[in-house]
Amino acid sequence: MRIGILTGGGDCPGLNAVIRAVVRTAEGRYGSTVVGFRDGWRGLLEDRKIKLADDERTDRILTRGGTILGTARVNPDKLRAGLDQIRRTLDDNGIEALVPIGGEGTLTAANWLSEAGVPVVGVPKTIDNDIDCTDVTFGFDTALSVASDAIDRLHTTAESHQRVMLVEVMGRHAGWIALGSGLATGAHLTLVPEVPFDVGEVCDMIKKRFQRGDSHFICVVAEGATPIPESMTLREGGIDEFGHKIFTGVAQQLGEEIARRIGKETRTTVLGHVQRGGTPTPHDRVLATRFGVHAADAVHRGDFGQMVALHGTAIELVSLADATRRLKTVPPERYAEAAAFFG
Ligand SMILES: Nc1ncnc2c1ncn2[C@@H]1O[C@H](COP(=O)(O)OP(=O)(O)OP(=O)(O)O)[C@@H](O)[C@H]1O
Ligand SMILES: O=P(O)(O)OC[C@H]1O[C@](O)(CO)[C@@H](O)[C@@H]1O
Ligand SMILES: [Mg+2]
Repeated sequence: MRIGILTGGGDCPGLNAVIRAVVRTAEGRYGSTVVGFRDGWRGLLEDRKIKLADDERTDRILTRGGTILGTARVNPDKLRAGLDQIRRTLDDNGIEALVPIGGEGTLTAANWLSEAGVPVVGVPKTIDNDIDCTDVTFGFDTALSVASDAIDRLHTTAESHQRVMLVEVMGRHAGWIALGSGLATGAHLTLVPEVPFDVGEVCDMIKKRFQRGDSHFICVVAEGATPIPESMTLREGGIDEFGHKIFTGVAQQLGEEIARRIGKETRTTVLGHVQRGGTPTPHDRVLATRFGVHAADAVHRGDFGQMVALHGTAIELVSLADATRRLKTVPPERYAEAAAFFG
């Protein structure tokens, strides 16, 4: 059979490992052919593709970050308006099944296509780890490791200067990277999108720590964290053409507010896309590879409308409809564990 594959949304370490595993399993185990569509859904709308083969070139992408197919965002309304074009591209290329690899947006689109009758098996990716119905997504371990390494380094310089350091990590709707890297590095406070913060309480915590004679304060801030409305107002950034909120730098603004209120010297580091770039950790290579093998197997069994997911140590299938119903955010009990180390 001929299988189409694409990567959508932000890139993520491990995407190439999935592509390699799908190609190798489909070709080696079933004698199938895999066609890669370029730049996410845009490649399907514009019929831009490359034929992938189980050769040395594909074999060597296992450790490479990013995606050899390219990725892009397309306004959801434009994508939905292009259903006929997508069907034409699939027909013209003889594609009998599609494997979209992406975050909640890409998988929502995959579910919509599946409901429209396109045979689809989804693969969840995201450094944010916010996709429901899977224990974890690949990319998260790499991002956690990059963020933790950076925060370890900030501890020593903050200590030397007795400074308050704020580190902004990714996490638009969910604070998994912040929570994990805060715990892993012994941060003195972690702020996540799920729990609005009170600037007064943050300032009191910092003051108490320095009054006790401690030398520095590290605060990990997820990019999507917000203050409770009565405590501080963040600058508005509006919405981008794809419907995503444009952030204006919560850590920098909080740092300025702390300096103004309690006169402590603050410095802010925004880790940004460095968390998403580069080679995936061994953990992410293994998970991405296993997802790819199971996605190819599911396609050949005809298990469509499903997404591969990690449950414990097993890779299983869950329906795309279930997986995209809600985001997996940090539950209060997990935040409470981290809070034991605040202050
Ligand atoms: N509700 C929707 N209906 C149809 N298509 C959608 C929908 N939401 C998203 N998409 C499509 O999926 C693409 C990718 O979504 P999005 O930009 O949210 O990235 P993602 O896959 O969620 O990855 P990331 O983790 O980087 O956000 C969008 O650009 C759009 O084309
Ligand atoms: O800058 P971009 O590519 O639009 O994406 C940024 C977003 O993508 C993510 O990394 C998820 O992939 C978010 O954490 C972040 O807000
Ligand atoms: Mg998204």
